[in-house]
Amino acid sequence: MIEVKDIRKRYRRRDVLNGVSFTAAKGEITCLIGVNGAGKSTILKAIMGLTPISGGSIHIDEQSLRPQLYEKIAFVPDHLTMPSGMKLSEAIKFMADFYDSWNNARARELMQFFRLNYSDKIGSLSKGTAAKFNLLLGLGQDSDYLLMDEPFSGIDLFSREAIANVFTSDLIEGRGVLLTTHEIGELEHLIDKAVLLQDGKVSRAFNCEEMRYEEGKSVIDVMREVYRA
Ligand SMILES: Nc1ncnc2c1ncn2[C@@H]1O[C@H](COP(=O)(O)OP(=O)(O)OP(=O)(O)O)[C@@H](O)[C@H]1O
Repeated sequence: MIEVKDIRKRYRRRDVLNGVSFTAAKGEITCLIGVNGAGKSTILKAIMGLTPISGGSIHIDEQSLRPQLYEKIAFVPDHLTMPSGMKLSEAIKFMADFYDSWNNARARELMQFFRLNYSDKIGSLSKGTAAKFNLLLGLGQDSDYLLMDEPFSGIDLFSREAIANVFTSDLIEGRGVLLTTHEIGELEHLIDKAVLLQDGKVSRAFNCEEMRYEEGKSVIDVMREVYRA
């Protein structure tokens, strides 16, 4: 389980996170929801140790963050970070060389699943195709947890559907997924737990199915209550 407890983050005298606490369990898809600038990416970066936090703690499977733990977590940032002149085949080779946890068979499966071409260059990919390849670079790692920053941002309906299919496939099964979004869209029926951020804090965190059965509300209904209040 990823346990984020009371984390705080200050950027240039501005408090962005004011004591954020939530958990993301293995085998579940947890979605961090918040308007632009709410601090979603900052939380993912803090979990990945890419930005220091000003207070609070983060534990993965009850252990505090340290470099070895990152073999357990794959991070899919909101854009592809590979050089534009690299071919997809070269980027895959780079990942295989760099990560002990790289799973070539799964990468091949995903290349087919997303209908990607090994000989294409990173710089020539459309936004949606780049998003699929970015996801492949995360899913290609045999990690227990997968963190994804806005995997659907700016992507057309068909590419979004292809990416959404990954969430219901055995490519995800058993892993803990933590993703961010500012619009829930077709993610609504895929996620297990929603964590709504507001004013640097968690305003609501709930199991989506329980919310539907017990209060008859969808994630969007709760978002309306929180963000329109
Ligand atoms: N390196 C930085 N230096 C200064 N301020 C920053 C830095 N990174 C982020 N911020 C600020 O922190 C706040 C939270 O940013 P963050 O990117 O975490 O939000 P977000 O919820 O992911 O937003 P979006 O939905 O637009 O991606 C924003 O106001 C942003 O301007």
